[in-house]
Amino acid sequence: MDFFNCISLSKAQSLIESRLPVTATLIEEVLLPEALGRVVAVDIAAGEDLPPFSRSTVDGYAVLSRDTFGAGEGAPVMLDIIGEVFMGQAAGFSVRPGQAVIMPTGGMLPAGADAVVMLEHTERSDTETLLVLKPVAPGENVIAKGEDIRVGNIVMTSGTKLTPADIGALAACGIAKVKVRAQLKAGIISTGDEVVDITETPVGGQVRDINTYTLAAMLTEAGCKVTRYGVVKDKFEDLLATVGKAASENQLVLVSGGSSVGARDHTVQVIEELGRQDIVFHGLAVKPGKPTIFGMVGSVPVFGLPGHPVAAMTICQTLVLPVVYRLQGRGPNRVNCRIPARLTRNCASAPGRDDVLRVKLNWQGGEYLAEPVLGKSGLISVMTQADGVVRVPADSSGLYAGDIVTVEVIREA
Ligand SMILES: Nc1nc2c(c(=O)[nH]1)N[C@H]1C(S)=C(S)[C@@H](COP(=O)(O)OP(=O)(O)OC[C@H]3O[C@@H](n4cnc5c(N)ncnc54)[C@H](O)[C@@H]3O)O[C@H]1N2
Ligand code: MOO
Repeated sequence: MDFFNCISLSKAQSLIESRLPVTATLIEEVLLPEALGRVVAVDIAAGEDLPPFSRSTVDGYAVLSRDTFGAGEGAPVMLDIIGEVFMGQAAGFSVRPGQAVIMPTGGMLPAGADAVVMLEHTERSDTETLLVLKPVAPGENVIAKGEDIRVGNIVMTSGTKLTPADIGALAACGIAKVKVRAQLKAGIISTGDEVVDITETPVGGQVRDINTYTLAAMLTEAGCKVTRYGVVKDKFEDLLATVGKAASENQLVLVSGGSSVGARDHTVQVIEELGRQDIVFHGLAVKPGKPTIFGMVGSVPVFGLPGHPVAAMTICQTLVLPVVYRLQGRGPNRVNCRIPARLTRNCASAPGRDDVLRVKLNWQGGEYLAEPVLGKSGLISVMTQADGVVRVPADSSGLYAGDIVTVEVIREA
């Protein structure tokens, strides 16, 4: 007998999607230094070419490249030095055939010149005469006007979560304020008579609260504004009050523990009462994560995540983070990085159920080896050892040692 009416992962994903609000979070404007990790709310176009003028990438001499063709150590090309370009100033003259101009790195290329000869490829026969010892091609040692970013082009597309490089590109374009999505507010609740706060010393059958902290860290990393509601004991009225408060204060609520079918697993009843029977599913054909609950309290999605720390993190990554991305106006299928790796041992899997395996990656013999991290779903060390996960779809009966698998990387190197 099975206590759950388990549905497939893909069915769960489409049911969740069908219940989410259509619109993403509100738009707000933040100063550029505060925009790191925030999600761009509208496409941002460049108001000018970058760079706004052609500039030298080396110290040397601005020339007409065709003047230098055929130049060599034994046959230097002689050019007249007609002036010097200074940093941050426009060159007030043009370069004509047979002429050269002293250039600093980053200086504005004078009109007429199309390349810069590096200092070390020149000599001076006197103060006004340059000997070019090596030819330059058109455009050599020059960043052309607009080569970096063209005026009118989209510098940052809506939905981009800003990285340090993105912040640099916006700085270069003079964008001091950015329209971003308001941070998604997420509330996290742990339940269980045995679960105590991390500041307490567990006695008897007690354990410290892990899930509040792993889930809060995952959602914070994904850009949410997280409120921790602590540990609620296995008492229906207390859980009802806390979930009700969290749903009124947030746009997403996670409850860990109490999702199974023990006598005191109240999460389903709480969502039913607060959401007027709005349980969308209870039970997933996924390992780990079978007792997962999803329901709505008004317009707020509420997940009941399994208490085992590995299962809570796995379902957070598989089902909750896509909800976060979607409500932030980003695409749902964001994975840091997927890499091919060779599995080191057989991994059986029951057909009809998606399995999520944790693996450790080792670089060996020019390829990644994916070593399954074995261990029960209640062990947090299983997660700290894992570099990534491998998904075994429901129609597979398992994977064999030597198979090339796709690893979703979950840990930065
Ligand atoms: N008869 C059955 N029993 C169980 C089944 C089943 O199908 N039939 N499913 C198992 C699976 S799979 C999981 S996962 C767990 C999920 O149970 P709950 O979500 O109801 O969670 P609890 O019973 O409250 O706790 C399970 C386990 O996790 C520990 N826990 C809970 N919260 C935390 C926390 N915040 N930090 C650290 N550890 C936590 C808790 O102490 C338990 O050890 O049910 C199986 N049972
Ligand atoms: O969700 Mo449970 O962790 O499969 O044991």
